[in-house]
Parts: sequence; C-alpha cells; structure tokens
Amino acid sequence: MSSPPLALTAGDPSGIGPEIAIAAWFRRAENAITPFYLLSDPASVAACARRLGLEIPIIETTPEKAAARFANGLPVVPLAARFVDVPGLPDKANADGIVEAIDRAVTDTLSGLASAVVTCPIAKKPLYDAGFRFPGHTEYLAYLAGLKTGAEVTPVMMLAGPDLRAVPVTIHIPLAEVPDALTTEAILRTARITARDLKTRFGIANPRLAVSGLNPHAGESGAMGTEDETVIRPAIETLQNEGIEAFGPLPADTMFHARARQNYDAAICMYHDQALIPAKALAFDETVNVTLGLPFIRTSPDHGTAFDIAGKGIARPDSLIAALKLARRLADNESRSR
Ligand SMILES: NC(=O)c1ccc[n+]([C@@H]2O[C@H](COP(=O)([O-])OP(=O)(O)OC[C@H]3O[C@@H](n4cnc5c(N)ncnc54)[C@H](O)[C@@H]3O)[C@@H](O)[C@H]2O)c1
Ligand SMILES: N[C@H](C(=O)O)[C@H](O)COP(=O)(O)O
Repeated sequence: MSSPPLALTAGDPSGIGPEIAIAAWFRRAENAITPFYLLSDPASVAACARRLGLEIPIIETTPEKAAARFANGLPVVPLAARFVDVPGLPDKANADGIVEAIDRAVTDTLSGLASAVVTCPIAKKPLYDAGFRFPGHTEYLAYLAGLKTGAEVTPVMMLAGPDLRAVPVTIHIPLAEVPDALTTEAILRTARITARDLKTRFGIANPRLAVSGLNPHAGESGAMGTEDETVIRPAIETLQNEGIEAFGPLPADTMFHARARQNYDAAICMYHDQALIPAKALAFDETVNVTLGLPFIRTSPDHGTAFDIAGKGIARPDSLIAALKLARRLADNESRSR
C-alpha cells in the first residue's frame, strides 16, 4: 500500500509560499516528489497562479483523495478561512487561516491521513499582531503535539543541508538572554533528541555530535568566558557517559570548514545564528528546517516569506522541494524503524 500524502501548509499567502508550492508541483516528476496536498484557500492559490501566468489545474479535494488526484493537478484541501492576498503585503486578517493550516496538517498527520507536515514560511510579526503567542512554527508545533498527545514535547530545530546539519540549543530568543537560558540540562535535552532522531529518522547508526562553545575560542580556558567549561563541558561528559559520541566544546569559528565537517553528523550550537548562519551560507537553496523531537515529521524550507520578491515569479522552489523530499524520506525511515 502506498504511504499517505504529505500535508503542506499555506504559510503566509502574501509571501512566496503559494508560488513555490505551485512550482514544486510543476517539478514533481523531475524531482521524484511524492504526492502532497496544500492546505489553503483555493481561490487564493488560483489567483497566485493567474498573476504568474501559470496554467495549473487546482483540484479542491480531501486528504483521503489527494494522492490519487496529484498527477492531474495541485490538490488543495480548502481551509474554512479565506485569504486576502496582496503579494508582499502581509495582513493580520490572514492569521486565522495561516494557523488553521498548521493545526489541520498536524491533525491529519497524527491521524494517519498524512505522512508528515511540511510548512510554507510564515512571517512572525502579522501573526503576533493578531495575538499568536508562539515565536515560530517550532514552538507552536511542540505545543500542538503536547495538546494532542498529552506528552511533554521538547522541540529541537535542525537545519539539514547536503554538507551540514546544525542544531541550535536556544532558538528564538534575544541574544542577550542566551547565557542565562543555556543550561547543561538544555544542552543534554537537545543533544539526546538529536542523537535519537538521527538514528530513527535519518538512519545514522552511531551519530557523532560536535558541540560548539559559546564564547570566542570556546572561552580560551576561561579568559574569554566561563560557560564553555562550567555549562557545556559537563553536558558533553554526561553524553559521553551515556554512550553518545559527543565532543567539544569546539571554537565555533573553526568547526564548520569542510575538513572539520567530516568529523560529525550534526553540530550542536548554542544559539540561533551560530547554527543557522553556516547552514544557510553553505547551501541556502538546499537546506531544510526540520523539527526534531515531535511525535510526527515536520520539515520546512530554510527561507522565510521573502516579501520583497513575492508575486514576481522569481522565488526558487528548491528548498521547498528539498523539504518535501526529506519529509518523505524521514517518514519512510521512521515507519521502517517501528
Ligand atoms: N519557516 C519559516 O516560517 C520561516 C523561516 C525563516 C524566516 N521566516 C520569516 O520570514 C520573514 C522574512 O524573513 P527574512 O527576510 O529574514 O528572510 P527570507 O528568507 O524571507 O529572505 C531573505 C532574502 O532571501 C531571499 N529569498 C528567500 N527565499 C528565497 C527563494 N526561495 N528564492 C529566492 N530568493 C529567496 C529574499 O528575497 C530575501 O532577499 C520573517 O518574518 C521571518 O521570521 C519564516
Ligand atoms: N529560525 C528559522 C529560520 O531562520 O530559518 C525560522 O524562523 C523558522 O522557524 P520556525 O520553523 O520555527 O517557524
């Protein structure tokens, strides 16, 4: 029996989400993309295609029927909400629909109607203006997963590219708050989830984790900061005692060059930009944002809503295509490992 389709959320309809979803559907054969359906407002998707001069059959359907219809058109599972979509101009009136798409993708995936959640980008500010209280998808998906399964869920953000997997321990918080938020326990939680998901979802039998320092030169023996020795090193020692192949703390400036990257399967980094800058600099078009630690697979392109180019037909669908393909691979691996 074939696997259920992937559930792709609308993201912000004023961003590049709709056009990269359409482009991914057009490129499905050459990229061996398995069926997905878009949770969106069909009229808004059709308007996006018209603006770009693209002839695409938009098929309004259900998750159950989407896979069978995928060859003939872009399956769109309609949201209750309707979108106001002016490319490049986010509108807080769309918040309900944007969030509804995420909620329904999670529900469909947990109930087995979909294999995984793939998200198109959201802009945080219009959602915050409408009262959304989560920093991003990562934290909201963990909240939904906890709500729907009753389990305590710690989400872990991984940027996975062809040559680097990078994981920030602290995620969407101000830089000034990082030192206080960075605890040995937080590093342990993140590294354990990363090691587990690398085994079960990525199929890496003995994952090697390179752990960064926080300060320049990993603290230079305490001369440039103490967290590297007092907070990070104890976490690495505990991981090693648990049989996890972790090493560090490494100076962050020298752990991402090509030879250094041969020594590990994932870099555990201390804050958002320490992980995301090398990941996006190395392969912006191919890197995928994956949330580990959830009771379902979630991937996303590594870029945002790109309002500056929305509606111009120049947005590249590569990272979304990589996200769709990785979601399929992780979901298949996970079902094999059960
Ligand atoms: N997964 C997500 O939901 C996600 C990820 C990152 C950023 N965001 C949000 O997106 C909004 C905009 O963020 P930003 O401007 O920092 O980053 P961005 O990724 O939207 O854009 C950065 C630059 O890259 C270009 N770009 C991005 N994607 C592209 C593509 N597919 N093809 C061609 N060019 C592309 C843009 O035109 C822009 O010049 C913010 O609100 C941010 O929070 C969301
Ligand atoms: N930090 C992410 C990035 O820059 O790519 C982005 O904000 C997306 O995060 P969520 O997947 O949590 O929305």
